[in-house]
Amino acid sequence: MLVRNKILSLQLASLINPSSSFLPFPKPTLSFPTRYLSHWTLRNPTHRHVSAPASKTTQTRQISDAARFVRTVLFVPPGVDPDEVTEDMVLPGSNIVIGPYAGESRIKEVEFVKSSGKAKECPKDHRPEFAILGRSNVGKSSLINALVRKKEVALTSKKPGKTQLINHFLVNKSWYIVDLPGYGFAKAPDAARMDWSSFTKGYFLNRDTLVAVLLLVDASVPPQKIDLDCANWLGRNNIPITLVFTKCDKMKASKGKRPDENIRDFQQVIRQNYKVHPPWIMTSSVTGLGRDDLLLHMSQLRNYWDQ
Ligand SMILES: Nc1nc2c(ncn2[C@@H]2O[C@H](COP(=O)(O)OP(=O)(O)OP(=O)(O)O)[C@@H](O)[C@H]2O)c(=O)[nH]1
Ligand SMILES: [Mg+2]
Repeated sequence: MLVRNKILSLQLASLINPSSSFLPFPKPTLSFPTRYLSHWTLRNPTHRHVSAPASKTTQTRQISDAARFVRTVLFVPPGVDPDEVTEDMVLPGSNIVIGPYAGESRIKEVEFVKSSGKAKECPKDHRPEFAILGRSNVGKSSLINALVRKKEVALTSKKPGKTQLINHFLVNKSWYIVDLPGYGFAKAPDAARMDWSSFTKGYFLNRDTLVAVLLLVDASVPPQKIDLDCANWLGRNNIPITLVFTKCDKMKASKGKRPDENIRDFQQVIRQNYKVHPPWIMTSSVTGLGRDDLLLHMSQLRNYWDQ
């Protein structure tokens, strides 16, 4: 639980971006909305209150309005003074500030370790892990393949419901990527449906080595209730998330909105439940957009967890 709390405090700052014209959000101004004044927590009275990570200097003086704003719209990691955040510290296509814990992020080797039917059966070697979660067909397996740059590591399929077990992949012999079954099998055959609530929820609630959940959200479609419900459930259960928007290459909006518009709509709904938004990043497994940046972000979460 200690570990979980430590990582939670890592997530205290974020939302709505900032810094580049590529991004769907305007630059923050120094006049900030008062609703952003509290720490990262769901707008739910039962949610445990968590304090923001503070450097020595910020502990001993009142933080400035600008710093407070930076804390609430950006993901400001430990070791970074919100007063000293500059534009070049924010990863492109994201709200993530890179701090001193970011380090070696290259994937040199990856091996499939095992598939588990229950949380109890997962590897017990206490290495840190990132779970890849999202709606069926959102691109979980494709993202894993893109991260590790191997087509065959995680199976991809046009058929929803392909991944039905908890799959552990060991990276650089030191940390895990975990491919999980998708939720929301709207088009899946009955045989592919499963009780996601008892199966995957058990994993989240019992896995002490979970550094963060990468919650994948398809940016090529409008916000889906099931994704918002999932983000809220994870938040209520103090499980740190990074929102990874997938399929951002689908920029041609023949029908509906563009990915950047869908992302903005998603964030607007999320903001109604989170006082401060979780870290988020735009990706594409087709073009490689966001790949290296996401790995760098994962390295800073992992290194902080490891220390
Ligand atoms: N254009 C585009 N297509 C993608 C991207 N990522 C995944 N896809 C496609 O989306 C489909 C589903 O991808 P998967 O990676 O198998 O999805 P999944 O989330 O692992 O699916 P389940 O295991 O069934 O839950 C495949 O046809 C992929 O080629 C992306 O970034 N861009
Ligand atoms: Mg899959």
